[in-house]
Amino acid sequence: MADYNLSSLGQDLQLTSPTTSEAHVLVINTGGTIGMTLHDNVLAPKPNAFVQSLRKLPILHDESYAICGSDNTLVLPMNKDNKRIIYTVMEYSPLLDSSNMTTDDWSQIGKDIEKNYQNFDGFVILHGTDTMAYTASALSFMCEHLGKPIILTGSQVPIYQVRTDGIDNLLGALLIAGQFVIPEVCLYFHNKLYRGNRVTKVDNRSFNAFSSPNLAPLANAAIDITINWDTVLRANTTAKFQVSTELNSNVGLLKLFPGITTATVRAFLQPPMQGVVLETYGSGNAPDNRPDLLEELKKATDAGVIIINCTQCLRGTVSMSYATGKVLIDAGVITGGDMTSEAALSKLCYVLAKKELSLDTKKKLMAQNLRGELSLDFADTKLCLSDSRFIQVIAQSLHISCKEELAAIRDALTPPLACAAAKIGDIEALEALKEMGSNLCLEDYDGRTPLHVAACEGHLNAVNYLLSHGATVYAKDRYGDTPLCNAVHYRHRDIVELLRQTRAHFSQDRLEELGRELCSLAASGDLEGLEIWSLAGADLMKPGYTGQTAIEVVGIGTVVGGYYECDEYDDNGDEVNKMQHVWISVFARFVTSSLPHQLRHL
Ligand SMILES: NC(=O)C[C@H](N)C(=O)O
Repeated sequence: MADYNLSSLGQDLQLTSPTTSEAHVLVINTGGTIGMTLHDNVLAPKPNAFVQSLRKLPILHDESYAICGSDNTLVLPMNKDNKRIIYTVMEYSPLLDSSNMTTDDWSQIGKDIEKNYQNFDGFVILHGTDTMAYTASALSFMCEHLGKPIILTGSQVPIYQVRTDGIDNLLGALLIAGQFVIPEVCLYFHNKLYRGNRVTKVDNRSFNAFSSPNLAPLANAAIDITINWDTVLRANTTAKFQVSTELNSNVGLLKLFPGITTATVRAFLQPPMQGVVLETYGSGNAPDNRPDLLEELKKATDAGVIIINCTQCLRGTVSMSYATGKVLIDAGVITGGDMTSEAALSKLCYVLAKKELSLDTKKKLMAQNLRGELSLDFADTKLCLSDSRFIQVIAQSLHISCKEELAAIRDALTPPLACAAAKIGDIEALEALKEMGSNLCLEDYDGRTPLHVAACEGHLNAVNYLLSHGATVYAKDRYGDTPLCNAVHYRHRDIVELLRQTRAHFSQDRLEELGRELCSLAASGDLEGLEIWSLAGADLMKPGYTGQTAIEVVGIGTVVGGYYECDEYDDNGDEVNKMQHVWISVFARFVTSSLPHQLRHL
């Protein structure tokens, strides 16, 4: 179990140089081969050595770049897009071989992500490969309304050895977590980024240890990193990010084999068992000539045990093509479609822990696609790009015939079209673009997304629509501005409120600037401005470049023995009192929690 103290870390993390080309990633090191050394001829985790060894690797740390922060903060060399990825490593104690992990460790990782969510652009979890697919699956369910990338990685050979795959894996995970807003729990290994709840470990000798048999990778890292944006999930919600760290451990995994005895099945299904993944043959089949065995399954489902049918095959889905499959439905078993056993098991842990839900709702959730872990039937596929008359006409005039070129045209055309629709708050036009299969998160040539534009223009409905259709609040344009910065700048209070609901916040690389802006608003007595910045989550006690806070700049008060005393800085006493009154109300409303005790009573 981790005992890392984050309070010191949280402070230090804000101290990096304020340029718009920095991204901040938190690396949580849970253990695994990547940080192991040989003891008595076997590999075991080596504590307190990982960061020092990263420091010595120029590819993973650029000593010439000045960063402030904790001793565990490092920086990657500048990448092709002139971006610096600054990362802070939090090491768990003890470090674990992932075979030793339990659901408590999943909860701990979830808690640490939640605690630090605001301070980082992305998260990398270093983890052993043996149970990485389970942890990745579990985190994908636990992280509700996720808006930032969480990437698990590790290695097959320790980072301390010459032929390690750890450097490439860590570097790739950091680059993706720091550069792309992929709001999913992913697993990065051997140049591929996978959806975390779709993978399974398939090889313990090759560097290519994982497979995602039923879903193509989300990204490929070759000369360039290519993201398959059509597959990437979107939050599609205005709800706040939260981590559900309660997990139910009364779950099990039962693999059928020819001749399995009824006694084994009965023993397995005894209380306190509440959820079981039944690994069946082929397309979800079990012996239909074994009434004894089917009877045990039926008794358990009648007693409220949720049993999910997952295939033992690596690829394919559970379908009711055979009589041997249908008998399981009759026994109350729920079809698991193309879910991996790892995903189904951790989904049970997550769903069964939701005490407020009825058994029926829990069963329904298990059959539903919650985080992209399950392919639904494709019968109701939406109108796709090739159905769009507009794109077709353009494609014809450009003599475009293949699917890839068509997709490239769509991706080039839709950002400016969507931004234009957002500019006038035209939701119908946004809807039409969405229907064409367009991704409403794509950026224009200045890195601006439709959400930036709608936030600038104050179109609340358009902002709401975009947030409900996959737009990310964490997109940064070429100036480093997020939609929240834009809404604050143009003083659209309602939009700031809506964006804050989704947990949008100022990014770490703007904090220094923020202090300056607050001081200048204070200097000009712009209370409305201060109020909207505060509403957007700005800390009004943040000092500007002179080291003064907004309060000190305006020079209206000092705390003396428990009351607020006004300094006379104006000839007109009334003015000062009025000013003091407004200031007090602003500060009482927005900063009481961070003010000294005496001030809270004003
Ligand atoms: N490659 C690895 O990381 C395997 C190791 N036993 C672990 O899962 O922690």
